[in-house]
Amino acid sequence: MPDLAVQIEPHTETRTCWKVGLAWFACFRALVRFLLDPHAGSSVEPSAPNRLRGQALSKVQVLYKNDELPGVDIFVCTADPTIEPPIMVINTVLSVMAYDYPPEKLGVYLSDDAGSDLTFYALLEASEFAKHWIPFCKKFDVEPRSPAAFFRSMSLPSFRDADHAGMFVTIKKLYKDMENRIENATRLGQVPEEEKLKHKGFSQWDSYLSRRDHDTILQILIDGADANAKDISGCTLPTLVYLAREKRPQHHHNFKAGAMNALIRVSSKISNGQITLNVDCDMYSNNSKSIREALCFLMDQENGREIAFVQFPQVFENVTKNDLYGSDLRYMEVEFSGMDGCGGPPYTGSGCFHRRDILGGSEFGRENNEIKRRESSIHDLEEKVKPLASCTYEENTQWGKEMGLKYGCPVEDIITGISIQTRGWKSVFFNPARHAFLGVAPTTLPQTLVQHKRWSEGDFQVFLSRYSPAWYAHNKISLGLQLCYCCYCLWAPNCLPTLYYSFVPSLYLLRGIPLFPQISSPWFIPFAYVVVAKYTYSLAEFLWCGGTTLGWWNEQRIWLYKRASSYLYAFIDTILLSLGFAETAFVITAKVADNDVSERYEKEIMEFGTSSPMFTVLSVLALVNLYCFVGVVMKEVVMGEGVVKVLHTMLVQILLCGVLVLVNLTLYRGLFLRKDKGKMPSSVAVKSVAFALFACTSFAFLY
Ligand SMILES: O=c1ccn([C@@H]2O[C@H](COP(=O)(O)OP(=O)(O)O[C@H]3O[C@H](CO)[C@@H](O)[C@H](O)[C@H]3O)[C@@H](O)[C@H]2O)c(=O)[nH]1
Ligand SMILES: [Mn+2]
Repeated sequence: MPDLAVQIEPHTETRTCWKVGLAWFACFRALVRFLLDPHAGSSVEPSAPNRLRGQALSKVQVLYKNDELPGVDIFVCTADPTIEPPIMVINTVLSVMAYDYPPEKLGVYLSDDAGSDLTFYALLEASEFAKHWIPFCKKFDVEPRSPAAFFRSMSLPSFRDADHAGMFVTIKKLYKDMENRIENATRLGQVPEEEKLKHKGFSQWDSYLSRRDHDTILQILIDGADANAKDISGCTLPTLVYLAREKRPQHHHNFKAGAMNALIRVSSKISNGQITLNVDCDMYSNNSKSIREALCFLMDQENGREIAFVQFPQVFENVTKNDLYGSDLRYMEVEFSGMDGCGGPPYTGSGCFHRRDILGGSEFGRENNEIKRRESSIHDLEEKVKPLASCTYEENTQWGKEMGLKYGCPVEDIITGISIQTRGWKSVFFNPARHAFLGVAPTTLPQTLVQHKRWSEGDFQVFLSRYSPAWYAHNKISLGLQLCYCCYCLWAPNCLPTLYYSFVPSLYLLRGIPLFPQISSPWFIPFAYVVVAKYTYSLAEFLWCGGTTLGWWNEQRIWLYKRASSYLYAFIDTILLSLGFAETAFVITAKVADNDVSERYEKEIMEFGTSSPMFTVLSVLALVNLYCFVGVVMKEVVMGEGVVKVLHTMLVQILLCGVLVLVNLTLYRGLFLRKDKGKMPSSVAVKSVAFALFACTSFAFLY
């Protein structure tokens, strides 16, 4: 078995030409394969570094016995008990505790950036429930292993035998009782006093002032190395740890990156698994075999030593049929498979397996493989480990710079991933037929736009950072991969051409000034070609990936909205940030919604609701195009020179303006026709009507 604890540096010599060629070829091949087989990306033997796939799977199962498998530490992050409800968090925790993997090799760590005793209470309940749940899962081969998801999927249960049926009823009752207790506490906003008396861990909240001001709270709820930590069938339980790192108002906590770095250090002293897995608290494990699958790459005897991380795609469970907000990230399936062929996909946070050595830096990686801690009691161990999660621990160290996840960027994952790849490591994108993780996508337009603002802002910062894929990465990663990264990293400045094309041609149309070649001109052909080819390809790709035509249309709308608002704000904020006028922020995406919001989401009715300034931009854009379109129809067609002449000279502009009007029908409805709570607020309507009128009249008459 390869000794994974030793820092393995793969070939870092500069890439020779043929390697670049090969990478390009691989990328091209991935594309061709994809064209030939729409599900190339989702089968077990797909495109790229893929000699590994399939054959490797059997290797781990055959070659490595359980006691030879590496330790795996799983990091679950949560940050707010209101928008990330404790019951959801522990379902994710339970799903990863129940992996089909030797439990003595598993450590599960929950980082709670809210330092909430409600989340702690829920985890405490989960640690008891796990004693029943894990043996149940293993005995009956349960999938998925998130209890909530499993019971949802078993609405019409079928059983093997009476024993199975009986156990099912018992375990369901246990779960429902636990769920009630947790949800009651969450509703009340506090843990019942009698529950608090039952566990000494709650005393750690005595000195708690607020979520931004408290000591480190660390509790080893299950110690896997303790002979008494057994489930009801007598098997060992995985280690389970609750951590709320120290927070002080005067210390920046660096969001998820800070949480992950604290987890890396704390876990290194408790279970010190050689492999780490990070999941967001909403991304439960949907496949109990995923660890073994990821290890097929990392432990592959031929190529495994080059691989730093294995990224699974982010798939969302709550996406509706026509995916109103384009949440499905379909591009991941195609584009990440292509990047896989160019050296590996980016690290995109949740659903990524890493070698600990690479994340933790050598100091923390090399230290020890074996858990050597039996000399001290659990309490002593906790006290010894706590300082690693303190605010001051990282002062004057390389943490957040050369060690761990990088700070200062709202997409800590992308920047950390590219820095790993520029050191010569490869990564793997693995998209098995059964999804490894399922999460929750935003259910309203404002949330979608805010999430994309964070992503595009972060990506643009990566572009401008010292790890820029354009400059720094040159000659360190393949050219193909460099270009792929740039596509994402330049999302934010993409707002400029988008805004230009959605305002200027329409305003000129109103004035009767053509901006594009006439139909009869040979220069019309390239424009027509680009438009037809691009949209035909994009529709075909969308349908191949399992989308619907209406879904594709919805994606065009959200494409426009993201570029005209999220990316614009991200672009401005990045510039302000680099001039020192702004601070990095991380707005956490809500994972729950009110009943009527959820109902509209199910019915695919667009949810506006708040008076976000982003909406003013979008409404002005929609209204300007409506005025221009109506204006040109009235002026030229009804009263003026007639349809044929106008179409001949200004077809492209009319089409562009017309499509913008069509794509915005949903928004006009939200502005003027809807009465429900999810409509566009009247203040936005008034403001945008005034702005749009002003823009059109001043352009039409004054300019
Ligand atoms: O101060 C913070 C803020 C966030 N989180 C956690 O970070 C995760 C991701 O946050 P979320 O609001 O769900 O953001 P998303 O945009 O859905 O997350 C995607 O994008 C992030 C980078 O922006 C990655 O870190 C995530 O893994 C990836 O799923 C969640 O589990 C949060 O609890 C923290 O632990 N501390
Ligand atoms: Mn999320």
